[in-house]
Amino acid sequence: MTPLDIALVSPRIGAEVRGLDLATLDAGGAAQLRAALWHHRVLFLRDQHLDDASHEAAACLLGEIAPYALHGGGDALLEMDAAHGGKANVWHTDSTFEAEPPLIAMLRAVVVPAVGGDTLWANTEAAYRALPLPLRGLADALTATHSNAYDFAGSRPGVTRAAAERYAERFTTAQVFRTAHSVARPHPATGEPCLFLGNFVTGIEGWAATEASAVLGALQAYVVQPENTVRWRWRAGDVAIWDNAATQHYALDDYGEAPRVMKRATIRR
Ligand SMILES: O=C(O)CCC(=O)C(=O)O
Ligand SMILES: [Fe+2]
Repeated sequence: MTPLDIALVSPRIGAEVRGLDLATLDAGGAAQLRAALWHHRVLFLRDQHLDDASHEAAACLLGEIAPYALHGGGDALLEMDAAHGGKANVWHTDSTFEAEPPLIAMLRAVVVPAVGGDTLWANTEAAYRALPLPLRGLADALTATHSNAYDFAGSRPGVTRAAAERYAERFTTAQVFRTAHSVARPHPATGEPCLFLGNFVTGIEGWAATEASAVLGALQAYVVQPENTVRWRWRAGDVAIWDNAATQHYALDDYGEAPRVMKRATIRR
């Protein structure tokens, strides 16, 4: 099998895979992508122009599809439409409120603004390794609580109440999850400890809210250090595949009312 043609996008996280057509992906190619993912944490593929069927088929080859938990287990693909509150401009790991959060996500750009609307990813495994030893010991000892009762839209400035309510309804009414995960969580595929935090964290087990928020903020600062991130300038048709166990991401909201539509498949394991 020919090796993947991979070019780093930034030194610590992110690589572009060239010359691969996801519409004709096979099991061997999917295994190569998974292996590359545990190294680079997010892979970018230009000009794929998948439709829903080919997106879902490629995701199925990467692993076991996880229908979005908050949609009652229906659709394999989640649409994120900026016009309907689908703006994820907070640092988060997807669905950490689930007992087994998805391991991989595969996002395709359907409509993107002419300028703006980039997405950032941060390497939470590198962030763990960068912690000074005393902080690492603290992370090793802590368990964080996660819940979807906290919604994206409601927490952002400049979002109309109606848009926030629409989004909150979609996001929280299906079921409220409350889950606890180790702050230093072993990666399900590689075993490496990763800082497992993000916007769905509601606190630290056994700690008061104010103390928890100070410590969580100190740990999160290592995650989002600029050197620890990569930024992708989308073109319609691009696909990003990320290791959801070892990354956080943030979709920039800097494009006003311009349309932006993304679709995501999530893979449980
Ligand atoms: O819109 C984006 O770029 C990312 C949205 C997001 O958070 C996701 O698809 O999980
Ligand atoms: Fe996300």
